[in-house]
Amino acid sequence: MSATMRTSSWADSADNNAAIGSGVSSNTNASAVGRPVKPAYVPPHLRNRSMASLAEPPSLVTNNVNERGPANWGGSLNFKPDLGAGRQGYGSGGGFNSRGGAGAGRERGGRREANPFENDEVDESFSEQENTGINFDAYDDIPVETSGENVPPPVNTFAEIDLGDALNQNIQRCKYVKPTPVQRYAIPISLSGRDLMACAQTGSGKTAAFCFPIISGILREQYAQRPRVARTAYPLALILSPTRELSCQIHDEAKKFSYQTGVKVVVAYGGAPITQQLRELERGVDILVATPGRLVDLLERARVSLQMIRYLALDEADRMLDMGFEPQIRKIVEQMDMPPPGMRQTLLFSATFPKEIQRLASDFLSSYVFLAVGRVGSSTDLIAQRVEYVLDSDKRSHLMDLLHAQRETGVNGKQGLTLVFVETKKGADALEHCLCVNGFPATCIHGDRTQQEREQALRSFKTGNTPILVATDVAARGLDIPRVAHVVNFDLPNDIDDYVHRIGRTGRAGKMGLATAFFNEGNLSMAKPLADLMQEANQEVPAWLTRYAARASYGGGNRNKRTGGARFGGRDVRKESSFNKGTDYYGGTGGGYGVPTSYGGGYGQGVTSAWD
Ligand SMILES: Nc1ncnc2c1ncn2[C@@H]1O[C@H](COP(=O)(O)OP(=O)(O)OP(=O)(O)O)[C@@H](O)[C@H]1O
Repeated sequence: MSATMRTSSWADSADNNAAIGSGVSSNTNASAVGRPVKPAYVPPHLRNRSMASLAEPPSLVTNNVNERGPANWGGSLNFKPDLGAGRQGYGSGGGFNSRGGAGAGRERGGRREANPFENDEVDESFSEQENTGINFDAYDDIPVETSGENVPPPVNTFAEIDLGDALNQNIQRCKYVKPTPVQRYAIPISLSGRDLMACAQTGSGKTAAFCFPIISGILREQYAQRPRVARTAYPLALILSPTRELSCQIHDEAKKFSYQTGVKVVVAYGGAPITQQLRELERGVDILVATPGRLVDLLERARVSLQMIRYLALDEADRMLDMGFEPQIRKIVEQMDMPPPGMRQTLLFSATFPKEIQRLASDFLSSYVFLAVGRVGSSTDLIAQRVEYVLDSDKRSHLMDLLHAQRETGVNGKQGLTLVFVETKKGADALEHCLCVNGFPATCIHGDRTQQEREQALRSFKTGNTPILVATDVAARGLDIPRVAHVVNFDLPNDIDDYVHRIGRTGRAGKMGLATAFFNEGNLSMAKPLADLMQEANQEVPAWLTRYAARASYGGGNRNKRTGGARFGGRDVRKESSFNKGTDYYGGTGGGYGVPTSYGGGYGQGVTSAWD
């Protein structure tokens, strides 16, 4: 019996409230002017009139930063290294530890724990899009595949999982009514102690999917007294992410989920003063959220030890294991004092997982479950994708035409936020400047800006003070900004996975979004993967793009080449006969990519597949 699960898509039936029409034709020559000097941009309806009426960009405002209180760890007891097969089933171990003795809401020294829900922004004009507005009834239709030994079954509600009262209360405070598809599967798998490699579409709730089991596990388990070495912190869980902003976001989320549980979450990332982070670590830490560079620094200074790590989560795991980060990750995971696979639980999450990265990742895992929710590496159907042929020389005026049209279609005088991706840091600065002088309030984020500038830019964007953010790929992954209604790929990336993550900044948590890409001859290598991806997501592919796709060279070794090219962007690499020195992990059941195969057996058998 195949364990294929198919019901109606949460994407399909999500409300259509945020769909935006640019109302701009793809006429690439509109307002094109010769270099080197371009006249100031004039929106279509004001052309031939004075510029005096164009809006000034509003000034930036600074936001309050949440005060972070001291630690509340009064941890004790025995460390259980027997993860995996020998580990007790969840729910049978009984009871949650009460932690620290400081009492809910209090931290050591009697200080009240800051309420992380206090500053939750409620924007009336967008309230219908908030968490409660998500149509969860359609969730069941999403294709899901699990593979590995004895995969625990999914749940349908949070009530079916014993996460503990305190965590359940925080789930309610977050207004999460039902688990998202990735949470339905990933949480029971993680709670059973299994290692996990999970792929699920952007904006589908992966953060909670790895945070809930970690927090719940820390609350439930009894741990050995952590070593008392002056000025060295011994976290129980480590969550690594590739960017500073994403680490901060995960930290903020984890603080909400662990509010009044006594579980202490600390963040460490580069570009910010290390002294404050050291002070926080000295006050105690259960869950450390970090970027790799800053963590290596802390490890080398012996201010953090990984000896007690029980849970390791890599968010954006494929990015963390690609060429840029792999050496640092190997150092952290394999060359310091972290317990090896099998002695810790390892959770890898991303929306994309290229085969070669899956192979690397298997070094960090022990008898893991592979979980694919939705089409792996695909974009979600919630995002309306458009591609327009725009010459480089026309890109600025074309972008401003789009932005202008968007202004006209704002809801209650408010428009959604627009995120514009460019290739280079210089390009980001230049485009931001150009937009500002032309009356479009914009800010920018890239690696050459100071951390303070980056954080201020993000705040200003989130609050809508500057509703346009020009960004390099530093903002491509993970950032969850609810009101992003439009992502523009001003410069297309060279890798289709990067495109998937970039456009995934809109169309999140069941909301609709729009993504527009500017394509020209410089993007030939993207023609085929882009056309394939759009087709897969039921988007209209322009005839001219199909022609480019047919022409484009699409040779071997190209990361953009998606094996099989059919419905799913990738699957458990262990199913490939080349894995494990030519041994077919699943006994040669065949069924290549894109060919749905029933692997036989429901839960509890060697392989479960929820495909159809
Ligand atoms: N069960 C739930 N019910 C309602 N909203 C949820 C639920 N789980 C998560 N969310 C919300 O969905 C949004 C997206 O979640 P999250 O940032 O974890 O997505 P993600 O899958 O990690 O995306 P990405 O791949 O871009 O990193 C967040 O605003 C989060 O608060």
